[in-house]
Amino acid sequence: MPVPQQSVAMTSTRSPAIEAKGLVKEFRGPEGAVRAVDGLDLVVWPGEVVAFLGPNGAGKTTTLDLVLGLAAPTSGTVRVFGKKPAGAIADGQVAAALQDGGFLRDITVFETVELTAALFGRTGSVTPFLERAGIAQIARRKVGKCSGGQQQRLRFAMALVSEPDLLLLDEPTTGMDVQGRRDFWTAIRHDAEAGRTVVFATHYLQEADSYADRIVLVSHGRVVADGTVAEVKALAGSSNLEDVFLALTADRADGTTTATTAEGVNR
Ligand SMILES: Nc1ncnc2c1ncn2[C@@H]1O[C@H](COP(=O)(O)OP(=O)(O)OP(=O)(O)O)[C@@H](O)[C@H]1O
Repeated sequence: MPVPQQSVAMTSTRSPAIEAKGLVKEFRGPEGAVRAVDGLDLVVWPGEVVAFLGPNGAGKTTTLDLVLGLAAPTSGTVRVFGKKPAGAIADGQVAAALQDGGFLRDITVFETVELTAALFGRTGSVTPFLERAGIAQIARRKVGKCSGGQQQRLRFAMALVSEPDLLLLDEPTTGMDVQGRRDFWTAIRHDAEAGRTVVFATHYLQEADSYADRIVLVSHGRVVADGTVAEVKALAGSSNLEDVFLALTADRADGTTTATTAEGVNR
């Protein structure tokens, strides 16, 4: 679910959109402590479109949760436009479309987006947001009757409604068909050109290759490569992002990953 907020205008700021320093998040469970995020450093500047990549369990979702203030760090700090996450959210600068965002299944697509707009204090028609997300034609359909890809588009529309400065997207195109993905990325690039910052976690490397200004590759809760697509490819000496991904996230016998010492591209 997008994070409730008040402001609808994009604001400009000199602060980084995201600044994480030494971010650590540990979970305690029956198998002992799990260090999901392990000293992560990251700076994202306004207007960047950043792909957040990494194997299953690398810590991508946990990091996004920390940026949104949905979880508190065990140690380290995270600032969003120079503020604590809760402050940036209260100021209406952040929205998110998360994997596990719940829906009210018995109301329509249109009502869902209208309800979201009302939560954000927005007035006016929500139809443009439905159109941008490619779901205007199913506006009267009950959410519970929507396919997985249609629900993904609905999550996107709900995040767009608040006109955030920073949009965080966790695997946003999972389940979308080819046209849906293309529409989605057209909308994202359009927003980025208008100054919006977008950070998206994905397993679709082709999308990172085609649409991201920058790739941040994480493994075991740490950034193992950070740079433009070309820089990250050069680091692993391959033009194939899948090969690069596998090379940079391969586990070594000492439990680290291949690129942890590759300072050349790590920012
Ligand atoms: N609430 C929790 N309690 C215990 N462990 C957790 C919790 N949330 C996440 N983890 C663990 O933290 C690690 C990182 O999980 P996270 O969901 O951030 O990874 P991810 O990179 O988003 O993975 P995926 O690509 O599979 O979505 C995993 O080992 C996961 O099992």
